[in-house]
Parts: sequence; C-alpha cells; structure tokens
Amino acid sequence: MRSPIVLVPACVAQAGPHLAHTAHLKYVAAVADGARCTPLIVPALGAATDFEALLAVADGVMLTGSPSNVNAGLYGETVLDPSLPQDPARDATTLPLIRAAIKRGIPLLAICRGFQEMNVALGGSLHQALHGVPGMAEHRERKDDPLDQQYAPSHRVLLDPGGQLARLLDGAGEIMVNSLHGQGINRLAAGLAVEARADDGLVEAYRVEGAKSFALAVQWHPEWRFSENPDSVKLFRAFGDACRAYKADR
Ligand SMILES: N[C@@H](CCC(=O)NCCCC(=O)O)C(=O)O
Repeated sequence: MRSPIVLVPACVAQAGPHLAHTAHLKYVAAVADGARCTPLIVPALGAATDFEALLAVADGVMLTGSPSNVNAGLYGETVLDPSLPQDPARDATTLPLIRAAIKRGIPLLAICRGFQEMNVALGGSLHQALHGVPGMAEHRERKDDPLDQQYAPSHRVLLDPGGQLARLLDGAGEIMVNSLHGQGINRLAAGLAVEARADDGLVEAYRVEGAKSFALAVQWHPEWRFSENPDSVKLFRAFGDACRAYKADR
C-alpha cells in the first residue's frame, strides 16, 4: 500500500545564476522521516497551477518557512520595507491551496512563513516588523551566528491547556522554541483559535476551529533537527497520522 502524499509548495529562489523552485531539505526530510509520508514538492506556478490535479493526489499539505515575506498587499497594506525579499509566485500558489485544502479537510501543517501565509489566506493580517511594535520581544535570529545557534531554542511559548498542541504534547503547559522571523500575527483570521503564545503575547501557534482534519500552524521551526526534539517528533508523527487517516477515508 502506498504512503500518504504530502504537498510541499516551493519557493522561487536564486540557485546560482538561475531562478529555481526550492524546498529546503530539512522540510522534505521532516515529512519523509518524521511524518513518514511521501513529500511532493509543488512548483510555485501561481495561477497556472492545476489545483484540482494536486488536491486529487494530496493526503496532506505542509507549508514551509522562507526568508521571503507574504506580500502586504494581500492584507490591505503597503510593503513597509521593499528591500526585504518577496515571493509573489509562492503567495499566488499557497494562498489558494490553503483555502482549498481546508475546504476539503486535507491535513495541513504550516511552519513560520507558512503560519503567516495561512493567517493571511484566511483573512488575517501581519505585523511587518515585529521589532518596531511596542512591547514585542526580538523574534529575529542573529544572522551572523552559526546555524545551530540560530535554530536553537530561544524562548518559551505557553500552550493553551485545552488545545490540540497541548494534547499531542502529552499535556505540556509550555515548551521552548526557536525563533527566526521578523513578521508575526497582527489580526488573527476569523475561525482560527490560538494554541500558543510567547511571553510578549505574540500568537505562536493556532489551529483552524472546527476543521475536518488536522490544521495546525506554528511560528517556530520544528523541522530543524526534528529527531533530536521529542516535541517535534510528536508533532510530525501526529501530522503523519492525520494524513494516513485522510488517505484511508478518501
Ligand atoms: N520572512 C518571514 C518568515 C520567516 C521564516 O519563515 N524564516 C525561516 C527562513 C529559513 C527557513 O526556512 O528555515 C519573516 O521574517 O517573518
């Protein structure tokens, strides 16, 4: 019997002199080895995407992080810092895909940029520069640090005691997470329920209320060395189980 197929939408990024559709190995590995599903990288073709064809084979969708920001025009603002990277092709691919996946009850796990774009896809908005928002902590990584340090746990998040995340983490009240983002949730979209917050109040995880299946998003990076972090192992295993259940019922 085949394993569940999990769509992993790509970024458009420079690979040497050429543009390429890219997905970091760590995300693909977390789907394969953590969720135990078959990752399928989806090119960021925007409106040229055949969403029906993709959804017909998808048993899950995982949205990755990215250095690029969700275009602020998609939540009714102008881009405050045009020097920061954008990826309009990814926006035009992921936003419709997110809405379609939720409608069909296809399991969804969203990470960092994915967490932000899912909120925007459902009508929410972002802070474009968290570090400029009074009372907010610094959530960006130090880019000069070695990667292991950039992705090391840097602050705690408090989990909603009645939430899905707390349940799948065996009743944990708080966990330590890494933090590599300059943007963050401003207005949470209607229909999303907070699962975790940082000490400064920032929403760090949410679920889709009343979702037909697993639909969870986290601002941190569980995919980073996931096998060394028991919380990340449980998260990817739960996502994989939801994909297996979706596949069995389809
Ligand atoms: N650009 C957004 C999202 C941040 C993000 O996804 N960072 C991860 C980048 C690299 C990786 O995939 O590990 C923001 O700054 O908030």
